[in-house]
Amino acid sequence: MSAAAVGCPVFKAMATVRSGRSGHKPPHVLTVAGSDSGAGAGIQADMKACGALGAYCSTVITAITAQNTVGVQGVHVVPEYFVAEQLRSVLSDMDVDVVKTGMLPSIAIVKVLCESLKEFPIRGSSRVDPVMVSTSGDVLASPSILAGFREELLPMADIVTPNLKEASALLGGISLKTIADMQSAAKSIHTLGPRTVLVKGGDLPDSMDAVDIFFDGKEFHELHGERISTRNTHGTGCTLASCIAAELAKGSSMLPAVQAAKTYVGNALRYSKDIVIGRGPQGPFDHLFQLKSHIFNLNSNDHHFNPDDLFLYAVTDSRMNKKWGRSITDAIGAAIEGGATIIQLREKEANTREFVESATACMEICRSHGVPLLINDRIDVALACDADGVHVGQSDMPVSTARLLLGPNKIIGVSCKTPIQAQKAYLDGANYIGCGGVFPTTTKENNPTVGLDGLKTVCLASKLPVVAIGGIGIGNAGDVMGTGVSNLKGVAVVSALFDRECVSAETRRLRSVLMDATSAVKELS
Ligand SMILES: Cc1ncc(COP(=O)(O)OP(=O)(O)O)c(N)n1
Ligand SMILES: Cc1nc(C(=O)O)sc1CCOP(=O)(O)O
Ligand SMILES: [Mg+2]
Repeated sequence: MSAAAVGCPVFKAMATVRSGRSGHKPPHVLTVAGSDSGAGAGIQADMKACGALGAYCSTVITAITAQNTVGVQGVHVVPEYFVAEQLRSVLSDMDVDVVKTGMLPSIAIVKVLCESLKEFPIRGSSRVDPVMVSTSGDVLASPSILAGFREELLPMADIVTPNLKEASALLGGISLKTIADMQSAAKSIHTLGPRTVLVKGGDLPDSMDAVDIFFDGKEFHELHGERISTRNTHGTGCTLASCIAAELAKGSSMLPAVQAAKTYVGNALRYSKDIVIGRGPQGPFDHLFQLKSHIFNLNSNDHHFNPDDLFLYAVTDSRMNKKWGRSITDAIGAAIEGGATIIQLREKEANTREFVESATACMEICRSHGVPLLINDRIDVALACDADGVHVGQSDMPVSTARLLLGPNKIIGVSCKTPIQAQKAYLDGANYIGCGGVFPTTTKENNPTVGLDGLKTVCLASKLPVVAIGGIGIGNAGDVMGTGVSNLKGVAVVSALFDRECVSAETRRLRSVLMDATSAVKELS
C-alpha cells in the first residue's frame, strides 16, 4: 500500500467507524513468519490452525519460500523496511492478543520486530517458534541470526518452542539425545530470558512416545503424546506454536495451552495420516479435519451449548418409566413442561433399534421446545438421531474420540470425580463436567460419593461448567447450589423427577428451589 493510500479518506472513515464500534472482539494472533508455497507450514499453517481453534490470525510475512513436499527450493527475504511497514499496519490498528513468530530470516528483521513490539506493546503474550531448521531438515535461517534471537527476542518471549535441532543450535550445537538432555537444554534456554520453554522431542531416538519437555522456570513437565506413523508431518512445529498462541489468545494459561495444542496436533496428524499431497517424502497434514469430518452436519439444527442449560438437568431411567407406566416421550414431555433445561436419555436396558427410535421421537419433542437432548454412553445412537450431544463416563468412549466422531458443534459432557479428570476433560474437548455422586444414590450401583467438598474441588480444578449429580432432590438441591462456586451451573437428577407420580409438578418444585438458592447466592456475593 502506498503512503497516499494509507492517508486516503476511505481508510480514515473506516477507522472512525471501527473506533465507535461496540461489537465482539475475537481472540487475535499475529503471526510474523514466512510463506510456504506448499501451504503445510509457515504463515499458511498458522492461519489454518488459528482458524480451526477459533482465533483471528493476522499475518506479517518475512520471507516467501518456494517449497513443496520434497524440500525448500528457494527463499526470497522480504526487505526489513517492508516487514516494518506490515508490522505497523497491523499493530497500529488491531488489538492483537498474542504475537507468534516463525521464520525470521535476517538479523535486521529480528531487530525490526523487537523495535515494533517495543513501540506497540502487546497486552497479552508473545511467543517464539525459532524456525531455523524445518522438519524436513532444510535450514531456513542462518546461524548468524542466533545472536539476535538470544539477545533481543528471547527475553521478550512468554514461551519458546524449539525442536531438538533448534534447541541444540540455540545452545551452541550441544548434542541432545535423552530426556535428561532435553531438561537441561530447557533450563539453559530459560536462562536466556523466555518465561517458559517447550523443547519438542519429536526427533528423539528410541522413543515410542512423542515426548516434549515443558519448563516454567521452576518445574519440568513431561508431556507425552502418541507417536503417529505418517509421512504427513510437515508444518507440525508451526501448527503447535500457533495452537498455543490461539489458546493463549482465548485466555488460557500456558501449560493448558501447550497441552491443548499437543492434543490438537495429535488429532490432526491422526486424521490426515493417509492423505496424499505431493510426491515428496514429507507431506503436509490437514488442519481443518474437524470441519471436514462434519460436512454432513453443516445444515443441522445443532443446539448451541449454553452453560446455563445445565440448570435443571433431567436424566431418564427406563426402569422408573416402566414402574410408573410412562413412555419415554411422556416422561421427557412432562419434565420439559415443568421447566427442565436439558434432557439426557439414560436407557441402560433398551436395545439399539428401540433406543434409536425412542431417541428420534424425543429429539422431535426437545427440538420443538428448544431444549437440548443428550444421549448417555451411546455415540452411535446420538449420531443416528442427530441428538445435540452425549454424556460419557470415565469408562465409556474417551472424550477426544467422541469429539472426533461428533465434530465441533455437538455437546459432550463427561463424568469427573477428581481434579485430574476435570483438567483432562477440558483438554480433551468436553463442554461440561458431570460431578458426582454428591450424595448416596440407589439409581446407580456402586457409585462412590464425593460430597459437597469433592464437588467444589472438581469445580475449582476446571474452567468448564459443572453440573452436580447423585442423590440430589428438593431437600438438598439448595445446599448444592449454595456452595456458590461460579462454574457450578445446576443439578442433574433422575429419581427426584422420574421416580415420582407427577413428573411435571416435581420438576416445577425443584426448579423453584434452584431459583431461590441461586438468588440467595447472588445476593450474598
Ligand atoms: C450429568 C451426568 N453426570 C454423570 C453421569 C454418569 O455417567 P457415567 O459415569 O458414564 O455413568 P452412567 O450414567 O453411564 O451409568 C451422567 N449420566 N450424567
Ligand atoms: C447417573 C448417575 N451418575 C452419577 C455419578 O455420580 O456420576 S450418580 C447417578 C444417578 C443419579 O440418580 P439420582 O438423581 O436418582 O440420585
Ligand atoms: Mg456412562
